[in-house]
Amino acid sequence: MSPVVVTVADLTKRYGDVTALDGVSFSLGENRIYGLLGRNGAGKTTLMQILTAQQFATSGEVAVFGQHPYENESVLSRISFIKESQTYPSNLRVHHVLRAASLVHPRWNEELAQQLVDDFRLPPRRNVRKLSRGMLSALGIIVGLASRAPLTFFDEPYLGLDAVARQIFYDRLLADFTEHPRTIVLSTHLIDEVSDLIEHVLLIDKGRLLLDVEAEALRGQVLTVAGPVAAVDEFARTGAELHRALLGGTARATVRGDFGPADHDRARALGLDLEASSLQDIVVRLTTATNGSAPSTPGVTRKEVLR
Ligand SMILES: Nc1ncnc2c1ncn2[C@@H]1O[C@H](COP(=O)(O)OP(=O)(O)OP(=O)(O)O)[C@@H](O)[C@H]1O
Repeated sequence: MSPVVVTVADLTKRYGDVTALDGVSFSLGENRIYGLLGRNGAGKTTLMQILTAQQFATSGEVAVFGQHPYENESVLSRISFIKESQTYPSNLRVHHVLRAASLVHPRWNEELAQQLVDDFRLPPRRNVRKLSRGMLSALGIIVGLASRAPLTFFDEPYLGLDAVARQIFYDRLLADFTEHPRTIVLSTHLIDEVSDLIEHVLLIDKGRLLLDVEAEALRGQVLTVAGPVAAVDEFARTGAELHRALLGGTARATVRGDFGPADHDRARALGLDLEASSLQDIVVRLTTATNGSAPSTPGVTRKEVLR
């Protein structure tokens, strides 16, 4: 792995009797794009708040650039955190917000900021109170990208952003990341839209880390097979079945396993249609399989699903 930027060890956060994070451990490498995924209430925002010193952990250890982030200017000056519903003092105009951001982010790039203002068609002199919901999100995205912070968090930054603007965000993020690599953590529910951007997946469910895996490796690990029920049964025995749909005498199953080319050949020999599951499918299947109930196939334990 590239040099480590963030280390999280056995991190737990409780709000009263709600356990938002439950013994989470992982690390983030330098110059990579991470997808922080999970259902509503999974604990994603809480995790980002702790890493950016906006919340205290209940227990566990966090190191950002090798140090504790709390009241640590040398760490915090290297972080940009763009939240879902960013609020600004109501007397500010767009250009004031950008100016303020340029003062707190040492690597701020004004040229990029102005380019993005044009791309998103933001009126620089408009008061932030009078921006539309999508414009407000665009302003956050501009701050997040133009700050070029070595560690940048985007927490569901799209509220109200239309499809064109979201595509601009993805395109500009990738282009700027390529020229100026940094560590980016993107938390989003629009998984299909970002699946090509994400290099590494962190999936949280009910405060627990369910996946910490390279996106490419994950794609090969989860297959969807369709065909006669008996053939699907036979193939499914080689992995952990996450989901099954039945239609007449045929079945369609999502199976997780350590699959290689020989397994693909075997599926075809069984007369099965075979496709790699999308990242969104994988996330949906994994987080519904652990919904407190057993997965859809009898005999497949929760432990096997998590394997
Ligand atoms: N300040 C708080 N006080 C009490 N409970 C909280 C607080 N903040 C978060 N929680 C709870 O902690 C859990 C995790 O919330 P969190 O906001 O981290 O989830 P999330 O994964 O970001 O969700 P979403 O995708 O909906 O934004 C939820 O059950 C939430 O209700």
